[in-house]
Amino acid sequence: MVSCVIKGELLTTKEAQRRHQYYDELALQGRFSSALLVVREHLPSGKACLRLNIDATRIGNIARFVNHSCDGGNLSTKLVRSSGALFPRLCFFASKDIPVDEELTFSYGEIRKRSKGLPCFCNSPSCVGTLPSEDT
Ligand SMILES: C[S@@+](CC[C@H](N)C(=O)[O-])C[C@H]1O[C@@H](n2cnc3c(N)ncnc32)[C@H](O)[C@@H]1O
Repeated sequence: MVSCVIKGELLTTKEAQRRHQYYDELALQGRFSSALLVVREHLPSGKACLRLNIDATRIGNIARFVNHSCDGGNLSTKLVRSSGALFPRLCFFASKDIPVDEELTFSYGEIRKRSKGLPCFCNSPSCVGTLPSEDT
């Protein structure tokens, strides 16, 4: 079973929005790969109750290299709480048996609000052509 904590800078939402815009501009110019993740936790009612903005673009760990796959990939994410910790940690777990040498991937999310999103190259049969993104 793969398990790995996603590490990065914890940002305010305002700073995450600023960086999102900046990273998108750089990405559209080509050859820039950001790793800014917005994690939302929802109540059973569907209402969002927690938002974490984790930016592993400049400071992070190996988890920042996991790419997106439109078919959901072979990893799932879970928020893990430890006693005494202020925030939960986002962890990867294997969602199936993963053969040696298979790329590790997960779904960055379902939201595709921008008409001109970045192109997706996941090559899965269910690929929709653009990476998940949103105006956060
Ligand atoms: C968390 S990083 C993943 C690691 C990144 N590929 C790298 O080499 O640094 C996220 C960035 O990788 C790229 N990326 C991830 N999955 C992709 C996909 N399926 N198609 C195209 N680009 C992808 C995008 O630039 C995205 O902003």
